[in-house]
Amino acid sequence: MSDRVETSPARTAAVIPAAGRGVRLGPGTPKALRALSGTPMLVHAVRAMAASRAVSLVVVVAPPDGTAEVRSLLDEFPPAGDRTEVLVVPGGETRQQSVRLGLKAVPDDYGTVLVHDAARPLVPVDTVDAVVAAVREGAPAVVPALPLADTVKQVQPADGPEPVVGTPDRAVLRAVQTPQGFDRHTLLQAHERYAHTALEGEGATDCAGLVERMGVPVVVVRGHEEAFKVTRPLDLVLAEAVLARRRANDGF
Ligand SMILES: Nc1ccn([C@@H]2O[C@H](COP(=O)(O)OP(=O)(O)OP(=O)(O)O)[C@@H](O)[C@H]2O)c(=O)n1
Ligand SMILES: C[C@](O)(CO)[C@H](O)COP(=O)(O)O
Repeated sequence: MSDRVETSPARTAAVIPAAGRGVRLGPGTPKALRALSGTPMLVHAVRAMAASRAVSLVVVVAPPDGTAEVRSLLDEFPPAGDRTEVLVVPGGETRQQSVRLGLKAVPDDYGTVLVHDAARPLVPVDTVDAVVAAVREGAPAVVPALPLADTVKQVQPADGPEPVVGTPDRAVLRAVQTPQGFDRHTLLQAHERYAHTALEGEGATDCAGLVERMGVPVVVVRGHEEAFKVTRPLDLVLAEAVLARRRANDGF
């Protein structure tokens, strides 16, 4: 009898990299643990993944020195219902390394893996489901993204005024969000093949970037304005405003 585990594309896990410090947000608690309307950002992100009926496992990648704290936090604020198991593993130096460590904790029978930033706590469930559906329909890699509001310039980086070297056609550019969704085997292969790039400073800023390097097609589905990344202090103001609007809408 074979002990090979059957992989099912329908089994979907979400890896949440949450091991960053949040330098651009300013000094204080690690970003994923900062409160939004009294609840840690990471808890919002776990709930956002668990809101999808497709997701039955969430792997949280915690700051290496904060794994026990994150575990007890998630025990204190579990996702609603008992449909979703939550694991916590220690992260690495870069986002890419953290995702790779999280991916290792996903059991072999999960065929679909989402990777979602803890720093995007307010992504609506419809966006999560749209990504999962596209993977289940056969796309090996799916990213949610939005058209750009601003014109973009390519520059020669400098300390003073930076010379502009080009203006890409905005119509063909998209601002990429998470969760990004993958056929698990494709994502594992990409992270194993390019593990060294994270150490050598040539890592990718998103998982889809690694899949692209392998020559595997990546497709875009429409993202959502509320899936924005909390990066700078003003993003906290926007996040609180979105939560206040949701509370007001729930009141009606
Ligand atoms: N070593 C790292 C670095 C980042 N992340 C996670 O990757 C996501 C996106 O990263 P970003 O917004 O850049 O977060 P930080 O790295 O914390 O931000 P900063 O660059 O401002 O320090 C976040 O959920 C962050 O916790 C991670 O798990 N491990
Ligand atoms: C994955 C990501 O959120 C997609 O936009 C983004 O690339 C993360 O970048 P960061 O520099 O780690 O915030």
